[in-house]
Amino acid sequence: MAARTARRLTRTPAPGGTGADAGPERTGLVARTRGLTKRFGTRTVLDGVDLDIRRGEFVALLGRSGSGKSTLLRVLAGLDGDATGALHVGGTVAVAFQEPRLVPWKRVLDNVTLGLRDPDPAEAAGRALAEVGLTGRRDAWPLTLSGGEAQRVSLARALVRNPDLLLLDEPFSALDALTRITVHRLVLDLWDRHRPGVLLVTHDVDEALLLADRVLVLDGGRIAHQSEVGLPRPRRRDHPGLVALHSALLARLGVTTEGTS
Ligand SMILES: Nc1ncnc2c1ncn2[C@@H]1O[C@H](COP(=O)(O)OP(=O)(O)OP(=O)(O)O)[C@@H](O)[C@H]1O
Repeated sequence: MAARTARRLTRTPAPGGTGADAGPERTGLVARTRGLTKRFGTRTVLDGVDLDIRRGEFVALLGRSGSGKSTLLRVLAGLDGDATGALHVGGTVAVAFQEPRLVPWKRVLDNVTLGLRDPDPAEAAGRALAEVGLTGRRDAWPLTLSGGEAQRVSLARALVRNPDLLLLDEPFSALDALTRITVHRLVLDLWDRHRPGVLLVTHDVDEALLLADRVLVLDGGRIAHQSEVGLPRPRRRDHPGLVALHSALLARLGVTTEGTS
């Protein structure tokens, strides 16, 4: 498991321990942070975040706008090294963002193989595109894709790296409602087949509850709350257990639903 932090790095115990002292690999963790802190100038955005994500676990991260969700994801992705505390990430990490970030002058297949170290990148990319249902669009230019197709290419690009940790930064928020349902199903299906640890940043409490095993709320620079969603998938929004969790999470986010319907 690689340790990434810039200053004042502390490391979790080396692999090989037991019980509470066990190293991350021994406990199936793909990411662990302890006391992760990130400042922008004098402003502390992350203030001692302790987070564990296990292989095969789907975690959603909620929080008010500006609470630091994307910042945390960027630090985990290694895109922002200027944080302090301890960070251990095991294996390969892949990220998909709200906007698909495809290279417009490269065809779909070449976008998926971009930077890929694989003996046969085209073959691996072809398989990933088949998994997201886009075999027929492999030679298309990004600008000719619909929003949903572009986001599926972005997922294929993440998937082809066979990630141990998949970081999703609001990848569904720009999609229309129907496409979003389709892409939700696709992501659950891909997750079920490949079993990476997933961290999904979202504003959408419903989305978090439909997809995740565990829903976290980031507030005041820390994980202020977490709910386990112990319900089988596919889940229905109107399941009484989800309705109760939904209200509890909205309350944690400072939203009252009284007087609305
Ligand atoms: N590069 C930067 N320089 C200065 N401040 C930044 C930078 N990036 C983020 N911030 C600040 O850090 C805070 C957290 O930003 P972040 O994007 O992580 O929040 P978020 O919870 O993802 O927000 P949203 O839900 O609105 O996307 C915000 O106040 C933001 O203005």
